[in-house]
Amino acid sequence: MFELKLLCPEERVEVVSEAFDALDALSVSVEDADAQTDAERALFGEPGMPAPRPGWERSRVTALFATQPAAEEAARLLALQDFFDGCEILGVTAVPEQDWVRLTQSQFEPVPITGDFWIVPSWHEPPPGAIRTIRLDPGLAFGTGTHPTTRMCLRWIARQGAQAGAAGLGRTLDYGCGSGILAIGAARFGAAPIDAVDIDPAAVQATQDNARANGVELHAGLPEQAQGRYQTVLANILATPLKVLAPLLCAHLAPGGHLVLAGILERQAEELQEAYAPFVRLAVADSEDGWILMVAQG
Ligand SMILES: C[S@@+](CC[C@H](N)C(=O)[O-])C[C@H]1O[C@@H](n2cnc3c(N)ncnc32)[C@H](O)[C@@H]1O
Repeated sequence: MFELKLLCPEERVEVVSEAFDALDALSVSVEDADAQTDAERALFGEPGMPAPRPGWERSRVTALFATQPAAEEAARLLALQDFFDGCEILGVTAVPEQDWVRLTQSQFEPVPITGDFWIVPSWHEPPPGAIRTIRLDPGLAFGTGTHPTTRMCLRWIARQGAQAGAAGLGRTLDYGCGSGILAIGAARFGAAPIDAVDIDPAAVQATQDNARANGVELHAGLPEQAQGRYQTVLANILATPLKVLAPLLCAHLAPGGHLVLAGILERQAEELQEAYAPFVRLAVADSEDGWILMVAQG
């Protein structure tokens, strides 16, 4: 494949990008041509100052073409247009062949939660010693195990699951399930039955698909699907929604059950404790990279 690169003033970027579409470019990308130089300008405004103009002063526009003649013909045609005034062709270069699938896959390696509990992409063999695995590929919904908040929840599940033994984690609610990773992880430690809910229909679909791929039985749906009390309530969202959800999540917590909250920064611990104080006593149970896990018993 071949790349045609141009320099464009901000006001020409849209029309040039549309022209590339019309010239059958396979893709078009736009970058700040002054990035990492003294001429680079911030796009955000200072408080009290007028908002800056949208877009960069000068953009580097790159269009991808299947062949060198197609890229050179596009450059020739563009240079003839009135709207090309102020733009400059930087050249056509060959793009080295890459195995894009392999390159993307290499960025997602198996993730250990404990010594024998791993998240493993579908294209990998489970590492030796991985007794329990969650098979999961990156997709549209949050939750591949690369984020500390997800990992802390899974560590708690593994610890609690091991302690609970045959009793397992009991009836479990994964509130804000994303990819369904926590629900599937809980199933590996004996949680049943499991409800996994999310406000995002794409997350509900991802959870259903991932559960099926992992041979896990659960009920995925929108938040109204959460009904009654649960022995384990997991919610990895963010501090603000978690505060708003305090009465609802606590109403779903069975007496003696565990409430497990993540998506909270260290400095937000007290505000979460205050929001949940009318219902339960939250305590910090784990931390990683500035994020904390907070747990309470019903
Ligand atoms: C940080 S992701 C966590 C995904 C997964 N549970 C994990 O631990 O990796 C948060 C998820 O909560 C969902 N969410 C955000 N606000 C919500 C709400 N008020 N009710 C239900 N789900 C919500 C988002 O759509 C998103 O999928």
